[in-house]
Amino acid sequence: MTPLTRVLATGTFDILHPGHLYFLEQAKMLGDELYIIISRDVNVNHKPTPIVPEEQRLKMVAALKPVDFAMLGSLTDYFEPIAEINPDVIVLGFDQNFQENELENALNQRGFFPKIVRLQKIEGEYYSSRAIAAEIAERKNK
Ligand SMILES: Cc1cc2nc3c(=O)[nH]c(=O)nc-3n(C[C@H](O)[C@H](O)[C@H](O)COP(=O)(O)O)c2cc1C
Ligand SMILES: Nc1ncnc2c1ncn2[C@@H]1O[C@H](COP(=O)(O)OP(=O)(O)OP(=O)(O)O)[C@@H](O)[C@H]1O
Repeated sequence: MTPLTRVLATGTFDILHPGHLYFLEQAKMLGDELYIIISRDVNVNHKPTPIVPEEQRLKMVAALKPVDFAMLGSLTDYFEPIAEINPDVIVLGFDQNFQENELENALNQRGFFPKIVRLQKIEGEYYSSRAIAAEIAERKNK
């Protein structure tokens, strides 16, 4: 029997939109099982703190069709969930701030050899959590 290909995607997934769905659908097409690591609230330092708490972000992402398994990430060690999942493929979103070669080297040093795949962006009105939040704030002031 051929082993199943495990794909891992990560992200904050604060306010869900069709860009997230497209990201997850692209990821799922690269293998058989799609695993998701949800960023912990305290680790989201590259943009405003998520509006939706981590447990709720996890619940919503876990319910999406392409997703087979979703879990909260580690608070301290990003390689801990990777050891648990042991992915064959790790996807990076179009704007995820990781260099493919740096991530690959860091993984290789720890004994993990997944393929790293950078995914595409889909354009659409408010296909961004921050754009939705900004529009809500804007309308409140009108
Ligand atoms: C391979 C990998 C593993 C990650 N593991 C964790 C983790 O265990 N805990 C966590 O809080 N964030 C983790 N992250 C970070 C994010 O989930 C997320 O990709 C990053 O914060 C960028 O978020 P964005 O979706 O806002 O672009 C990981 C990212 C990558 C690429
Ligand atoms: N329009 C989109 N097209 C393709 N992928 C997307 C799109 N929007 C988000 N993603 C991907 O979904 C993953 C999780 O996204 P994230 O939680 O950062 O949402 P976001 O809408 O990009 O947030 P923000 O607007 O705060 O930057 C990331 O890897 C990101 O690249």
